[in-house]
Amino acid sequence: MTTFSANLGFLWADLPLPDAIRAAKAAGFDAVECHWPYDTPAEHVAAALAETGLTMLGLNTLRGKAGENGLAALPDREPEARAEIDRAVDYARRIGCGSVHVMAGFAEGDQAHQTFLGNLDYACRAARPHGITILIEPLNRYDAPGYFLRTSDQAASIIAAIPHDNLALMFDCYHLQIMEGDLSRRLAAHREIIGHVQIASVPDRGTPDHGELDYRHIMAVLRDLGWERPLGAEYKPQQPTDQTLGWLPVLRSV
Ligand SMILES: O=C(O)C(=O)[C@@H](O)CO
Ligand SMILES: [Mg+2]
Repeated sequence: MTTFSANLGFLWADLPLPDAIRAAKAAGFDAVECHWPYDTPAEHVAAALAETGLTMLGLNTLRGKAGENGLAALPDREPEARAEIDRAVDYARRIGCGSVHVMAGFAEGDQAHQTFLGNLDYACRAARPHGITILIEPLNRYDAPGYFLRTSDQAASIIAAIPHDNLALMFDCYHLQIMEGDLSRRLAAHREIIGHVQIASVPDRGTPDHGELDYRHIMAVLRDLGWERPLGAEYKPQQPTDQTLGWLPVLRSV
C-alpha cells in the first residue's frame, strides 16, 4: 500500500507547526515533512512528533535574503550557505528528521556549479554522523526562474560528482513533469539516487487527483521500482486543508 507524507509547508500552513503535525495525524497521514520550521523551537516539534508517532521526513535550508531561493550555488556566499546547512542539520538532528534539502539558489555557470559541489560536500560531511541524507531538488522554470538546479539529469551528474553516499535526488513530480515529462522513464533511470518523491497536480499544483499527471499510474511505476517510502503531498490547498483531502483515501486504495 502506498503511504503519504503531509508537506506542512503548504498543508495546514495556517497552524503552528506542532498543531499542523497533529492535524496531519488526525487526517490519516503516515508521515510529515516541512519547509522552514526554524521559528518553532525544535523541542516543541519533537514533542508533537512523539505524541502523534509521526516522523518528520525532511526540511529545507533557509533561502537567504528577501528574493533569494537558497545559497548553496551562490559564489562567494559559502560562509552563509554553510551556516544555514549547519542550522538545518542541527534542527533535523534534534527532531529525528532524516533528510535536509539544501537549496541551491538563483545562479548559473561553472562557478555556481563548483560552489554547489563544494557546499554539498560540506553538507554531506556535516550530516553523515547523524544519519541524515542531503537532498537536492530541481525546481521548474515558471515557479523559480533562474534557479540553478532544473533537471533530473543535472542533479544526477552532481550526485555522481560527490564522493558521499548520503546525497540524493528529491524527485518532485510536479516540477519534473513541467521541466521534462516522461516521468515513468525518469523515475526508472534515477531510481538508485532518489531519496524522496513529492506529488501535486500539474499545472496548478493542487490536489494530486486531477491535472495532466495520473498518479495512479505513477504509483504503479514506483511500486514496480520497489519504492516503499511515503510520497510527499506538496500541493497548495485552495480551501482549508481538511476540505481538500478527498484524494487521500482514493489514492491510498490504489
Ligand atoms: O517547492 C518545492 O517543491 C519544494 O519542495 C520546496 O521545498 C523548495 O522550494
Ligand atoms: Mg518539492
